[in-house]
Amino acid sequence: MENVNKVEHESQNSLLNYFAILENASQCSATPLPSQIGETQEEEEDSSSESEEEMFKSRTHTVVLESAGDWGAHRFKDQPFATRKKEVRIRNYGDLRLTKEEQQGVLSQRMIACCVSNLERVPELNCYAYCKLALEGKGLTDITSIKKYHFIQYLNLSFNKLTTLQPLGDLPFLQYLYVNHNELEDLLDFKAPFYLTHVNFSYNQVKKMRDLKDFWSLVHLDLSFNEIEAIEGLESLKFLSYLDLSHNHIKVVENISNLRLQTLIIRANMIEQIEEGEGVGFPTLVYIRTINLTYNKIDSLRYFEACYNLETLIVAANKIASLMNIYYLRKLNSLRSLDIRENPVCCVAHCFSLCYRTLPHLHELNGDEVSLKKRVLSRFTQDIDYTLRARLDRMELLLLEHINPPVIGAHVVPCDFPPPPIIVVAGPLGSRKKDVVFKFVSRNRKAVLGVSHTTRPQNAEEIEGRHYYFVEDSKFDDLLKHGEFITVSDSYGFRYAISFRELRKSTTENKVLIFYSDLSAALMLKLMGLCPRIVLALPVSEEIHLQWIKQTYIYKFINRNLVLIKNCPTCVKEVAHYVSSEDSAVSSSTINSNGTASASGTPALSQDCLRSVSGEMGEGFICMAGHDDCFTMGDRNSSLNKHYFEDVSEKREVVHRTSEVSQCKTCCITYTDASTETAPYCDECIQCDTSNKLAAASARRDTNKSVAFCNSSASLTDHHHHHHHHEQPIEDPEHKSVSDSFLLQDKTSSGSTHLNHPPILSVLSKAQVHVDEDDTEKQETVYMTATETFEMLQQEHLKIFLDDVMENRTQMLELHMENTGLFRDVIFTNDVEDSLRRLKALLKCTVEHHLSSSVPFEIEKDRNFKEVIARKLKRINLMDNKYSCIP
Ligand SMILES: Nc1ncnc2c1ncn2[C@@H]1O[C@H](COP(=O)(O)OP(=O)(O)OP(=O)(O)O)[C@@H](O)[C@H]1O
Repeated sequence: MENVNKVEHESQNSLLNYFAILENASQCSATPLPSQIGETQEEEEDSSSESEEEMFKSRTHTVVLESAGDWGAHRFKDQPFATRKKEVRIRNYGDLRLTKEEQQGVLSQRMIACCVSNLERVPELNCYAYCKLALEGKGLTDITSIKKYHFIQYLNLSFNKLTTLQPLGDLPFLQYLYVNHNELEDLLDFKAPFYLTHVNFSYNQVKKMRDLKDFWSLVHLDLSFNEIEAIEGLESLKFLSYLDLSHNHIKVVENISNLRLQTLIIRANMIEQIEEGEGVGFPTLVYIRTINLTYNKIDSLRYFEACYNLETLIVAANKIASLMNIYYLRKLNSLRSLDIRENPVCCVAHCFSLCYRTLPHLHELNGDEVSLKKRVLSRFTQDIDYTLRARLDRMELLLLEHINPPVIGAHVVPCDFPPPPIIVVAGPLGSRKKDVVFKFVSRNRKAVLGVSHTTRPQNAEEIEGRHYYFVEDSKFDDLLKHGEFITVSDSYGFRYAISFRELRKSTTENKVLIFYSDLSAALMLKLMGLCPRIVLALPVSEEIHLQWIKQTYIYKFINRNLVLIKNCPTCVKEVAHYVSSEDSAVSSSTINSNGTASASGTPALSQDCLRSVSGEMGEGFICMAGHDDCFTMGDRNSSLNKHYFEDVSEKREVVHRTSEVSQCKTCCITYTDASTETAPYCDECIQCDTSNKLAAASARRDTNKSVAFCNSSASLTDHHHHHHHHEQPIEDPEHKSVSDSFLLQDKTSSGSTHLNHPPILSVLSKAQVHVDEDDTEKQETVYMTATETFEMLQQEHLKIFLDDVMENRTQMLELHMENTGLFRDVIFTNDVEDSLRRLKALLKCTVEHHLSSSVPFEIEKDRNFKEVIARKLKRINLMDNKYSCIP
């Protein structure tokens, strides 16, 4: 007991009581090791055993000596102060019976004695001292007694109840400080040690960061799980390389410029904004390798655009929505890992393939390895649909605009005249944009019409050189080969192009060029750097649009399906048979190529017939039997044909059924008056306004010995909206904007549209009906047969066509909704006056803008010109060329 008191007394008085005393360190011989400081109660209990002093001497001295290290040697270890060797203690903390005071959180020397380790030699004093003190989870509230442990370098006070760290001001050698999970409100509120490098201050209650200039030596600072609202006070921490501010209330990333940070973690805050500008923000963190901003509200990756050394970027669960953001990372050649999970951008189609393509150095995307296979596949994105293609184009345009100031670059087609001001009125087929544009040009002197080239045939009302330049396919190819065209695109089976020559129009006349085209041409102009102002033109509703298209294109469907019938028993029989069955579309009884009747399945013409029509006969004919000059499509003696000749009753029946029927030459309605010659029009049509107009078209068809089919227009209109044909006068019986090949292409293969009768369709739609004039009975059979069949086919074809146009319309509108600024304006062509007004406003703004910015184009002053030309010349060894000495 006396001994203990003496020790306590000495330990309080001597400043060196924390030294480990060695027997040969004579100047400190009176001072015990901290671990020697015994415990009173235990002492009493253990009084029978050997004295503590003896125990210490016998058990530990040599071991302690052996494990003593050099002062500060740990600094160079990966895990400083990691205790690998078994620590030698006289008392373990668990063996202590805590006094009341100790239980209330007051740190006592004997507690310290149980928790110190890492004995090291203090150079100046030629004695030994413990450098590590681990007091985690001891419920401490008062650590005043720590003051005496002057040489502590590593201090762990985590999981206690501390509210202040004042006593640590007396530990000048403190280097590692762990005070996480306490109740501290003040950040580092003690006199700064010489060289504090690591601080874990997480899970405390810090609201405000104070100026840490005295703690200049900090390298690693963890302030996560506090209540910090703003980043501040870090300016002087020039050695800070790790900063964790996760789970605080920070809104703006600021005041971190020019630090030597390598890792910055600010997870789960409320960050919406990151400081940017000259000399501030992320680009000034030239050593940064890892940034983690998971669970925040940032919506752009532009902040990281210039973090060239960045290796890992984690921005999961933010608000990054646009694919454009991926491009901001394209120059980060060190970026190996990117995590953009739980951002809206991940739902955008092709986001990942864009990452693979744009970020060639990426090894890991959203936690998954980026394999070579993924990269290769990303280059072959097949079947990109129209909307998506347009979106990608749009994105590319934006990107190009963003990264390329308007100078000569690889993507710009060389022109030796300044880019003209252009307005493109783009719209889906049949939107009557042409009408609006023509009216507009006639009323505005400042606008000049741009005329496109096309391979489509000229319509009756069209003028060469005004509506289009109508050229043959071969001529079009020729012009294309000679590089005359700036845009080329396909539309419904024909090709359209805008020529360079057309562009010059505006420069010579000093006017704004106005084109009408589809969207692809407009986008192409944009891509070429011509900056056209694109206007979307369409009728206000789908109903109107459908009505217009039907009015314009219905004859296309009527005229197209004319079939020449000549002396072929097989075909007539089959067609007749096909239509005479009750539900021909689904379960008609058909005759197969082997001549036997099949009771169900898809109706089909015989293989012979198909082959003849589509191949051998060239144009394609369906022939009737009974004449010597019959085209032999099948062998007349074949079982099929024999079957036909034998089965007269069936033939009669068909003839009989149709012989009472006649049809109006105008509206094609079938009526039961046999005298078609004398009365070519039905009663209705005779009075009808449109009859005269239509008579011409009808006559034209008749001269071809063709057949117009019964009730076609009426049934076609019924297809969508049950209007009577008279409500929709057929406007242009020969509108040619849609090619036959487009209409006839087998859309079933694309999977989008399904036809019920593909075989018949492919036969009949290629053929022409010609009637053997002598054989009226057969003639009528065929009329009727073909009439009904075609009606069905027309409906299907029309449906496909209408669906296609409507889809195109929807896509354009979607594009408009999703890409603000793609279209300068939208005009509804059914309101012509309003459309004209809007175009006029745009014209005015275009003229003004062009006047203000029309600096004469001096190619040689272009800042990239010299470099580009020089590089090209160098490649072809022509450095002596005159361009090489451009000033
Ligand atoms: N220069 C061009 N480049 C690409 N496509 C074009 C061009 N000019 C016209 N087109 C497209 O070709 C298709 C046929 O045009 P056309 O003028 O023959 O008929 P339309 O669309 O019915 O006319 P409107 O819209 O005036 O009713 C349209 O889809 C149109 O957008």
